[in-house]
Amino acid sequence: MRILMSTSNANILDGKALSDRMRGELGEEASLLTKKHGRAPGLAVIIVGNDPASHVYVKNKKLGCEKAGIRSFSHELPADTTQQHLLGLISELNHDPKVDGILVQLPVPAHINPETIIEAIDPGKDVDGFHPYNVGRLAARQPALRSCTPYGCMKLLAETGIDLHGKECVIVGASNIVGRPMALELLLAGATVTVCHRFTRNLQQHIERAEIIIAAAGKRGLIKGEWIREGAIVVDVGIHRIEDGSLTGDVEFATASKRAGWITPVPGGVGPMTITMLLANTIQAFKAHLGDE
Ligand SMILES: NC(=O)C1=CN([C@@H]2O[C@H](COP(=O)(O)OP(=O)(O)OC[C@H]3O[C@@H](n4cnc5c(N)ncnc54)[C@H](OP(=O)(O)O)[C@@H]3O)[C@@H](O)[C@H]2O)C=CC1
Ligand SMILES: Nc1nc(=O)c2c([nH]1)NC[C@@H]1CN(c3ccc(C(=O)N[C@@H](CCC(=O)O)C(=O)O)cc3)C=[N+]21
Ligand SMILES: [Mg+2]
Repeated sequence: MRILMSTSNANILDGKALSDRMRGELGEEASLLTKKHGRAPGLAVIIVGNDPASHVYVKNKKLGCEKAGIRSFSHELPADTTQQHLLGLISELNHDPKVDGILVQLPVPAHINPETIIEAIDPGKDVDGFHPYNVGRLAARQPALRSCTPYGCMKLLAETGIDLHGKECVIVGASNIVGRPMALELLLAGATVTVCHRFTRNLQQHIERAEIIIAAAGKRGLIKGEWIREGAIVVDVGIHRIEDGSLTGDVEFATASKRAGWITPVPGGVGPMTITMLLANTIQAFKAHLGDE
């Protein structure tokens, strides 16, 4: 029995499928709201510099918007754009009534301070959920606009039907955009949360007792399959482009999927959900701006 279980394959937590379903619903909502209010929800996307990977992400976001009936306004700025110029553009967009959401693609060039930029965005238009106001709202158990990647991970966890109360969750990674807001989401949902980072001693020991693992260290294959507790839920946020051009995550998928109860693939797991939650946040911000809630 034991052997049977340990050789069985995990259920795939399919972010692409959930994403397609949710985007269909969001598109219907956007279309109804557009008829009712005489304008479509609008998302402004700012990209500074010419990092090819960033341009691919931004293209996917714009495509996602179009398909869901959200207007997108793109601002492609040269790598030598000054911080002052960028702040000027954000101020304009903060006051533009056609714009419900503002996203500044990260990373920005080194001469621009990302914290200063994020803080300049009107928190009501901060559809990334990165502004300290929105992070604080989540910390205080009154979420407003929530960070897209952790929010998407919560939607994926809900798909498993599992009750999160009291679950032993281990997050690997403590960045402002993934690990930290993920910890706040899980805490809000009633889980017991451990956050591992660069100074964590014995990562393996933490992983081995986790019922839910969120891998977001940005280190390819950091989480070994043999560490996974039998039946655990594994959500892999990491994205790495490997030698043959394909994508892989922070978890050793082949071995982990033999032990996990559920596991997200890379690609087709968390990535598509991040964009879906951006669309959801833009519609949420639109409704708030129109007083339609
Ligand atoms: N699928 C999606 O939608 C998204 C995917 N990503 C991907 O997720 C990954 C993480 O992104 P992001 O949070 O921005 O990355 P960061 O590099 O900003 O943060 C990584 C975090 O992991 C910690 N860390 C690094 N090495 C280890 C280690 N060996 N053991 C434990 N902790 C470690 C770091 O610790 P410390 O703080 O001490 O430095 C840091 O807290 C990347 O692969 C990125 O490409 C990111 C955003 C969205
Ligand atoms: N202001 C800002 N907001 C972000 O949300 C943001 C950012 N900056 N900077 C970069 C990271 C990364 N990120 C991803 C989004 C979608 C996929 C995604 O759709 N991935 C697909 C694969 C896409 C491909 O084939 O390249 C998948 O995993 O299936 C991945 C990564 C958002 N980020
Ligand atoms: Mg980062």
